[in-house]
Amino acid sequence: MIEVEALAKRFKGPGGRVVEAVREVGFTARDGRITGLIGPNGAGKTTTLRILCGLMKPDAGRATIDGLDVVAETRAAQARLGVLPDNRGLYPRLTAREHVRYFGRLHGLKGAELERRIGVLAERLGMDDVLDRRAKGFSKGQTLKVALARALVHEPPNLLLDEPTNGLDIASSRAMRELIRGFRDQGRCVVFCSHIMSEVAALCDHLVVIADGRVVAEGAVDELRARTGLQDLEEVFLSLTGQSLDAPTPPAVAPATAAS
Ligand SMILES: Nc1ncnc2c1ncn2[C@@H]1O[C@H](COP(=O)(O)OP(=O)(O)OP(=O)(O)O)[C@@H](O)[C@H]1O
Repeated sequence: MIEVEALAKRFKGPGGRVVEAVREVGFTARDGRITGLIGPNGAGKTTTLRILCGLMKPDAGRATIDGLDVVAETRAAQARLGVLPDNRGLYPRLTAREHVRYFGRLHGLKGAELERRIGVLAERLGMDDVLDRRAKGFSKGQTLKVALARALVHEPPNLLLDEPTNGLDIASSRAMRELIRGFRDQGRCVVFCSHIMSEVAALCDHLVVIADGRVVAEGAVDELRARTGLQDLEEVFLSLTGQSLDAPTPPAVAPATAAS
């Protein structure tokens, strides 16, 4: 379970300007549930995820992974967390196998048990064909599979998945959604970020909507529909985040000038 309380984080922006990336974010992501963290660009989602991963300290507030404080007990909290970051972050010179092995070792795995886990993940994720290829030149799908295997190698009970279908084709996106449901059905706590509302509606049991560094709404998809009186989740999202429901008018097209 992931618990976040009154998190805040500021950055110094260009010219010394202070950016309040996260002002007050609090939510609980329970086990056996897919929690969607959604919000417009710049809302503070990635900053929140970075704090949960132990990559960044909050200025205020607290976050725990299975009760372990991400600041005071970073290593122990990280041991219970698997992270698929938005930039995927593969090293071009390492093979897929070396990536997964390296992360396994960071988590204290070794020997036959580590190799067995790599084999199981390669088979489950369908990456046998790239296992011993260097990551340079991998397609988006291949990159994603390696990044996911790396996140799963230590069998973490909590998962943070940032845009897990970004760049995938239709069949691979479907397979990924099935995989994510499988994680939930195994009782894991899954936190999922996406800008694709159809995917959010199809996957998430619970939504946390962030705008301008604050949680502006929280609940099941149907609860948020009922609260806004809107059916379409894109419209629900725009309404909750205070964005316009009207499509912008396209600029007028200049009439073709007659040839002189
Ligand atoms: N290291 C940093 N230095 C300065 N400003 C930052 C830094 N990281 C994030 N920000 C700012 O904090 C705000 C929140 O950014 P964040 O990346 O958390 O948003 P997000 O919700 O993940 O957005 P997106 O959906 O576009 O990925 C933005 O205004 C961003 O420019």
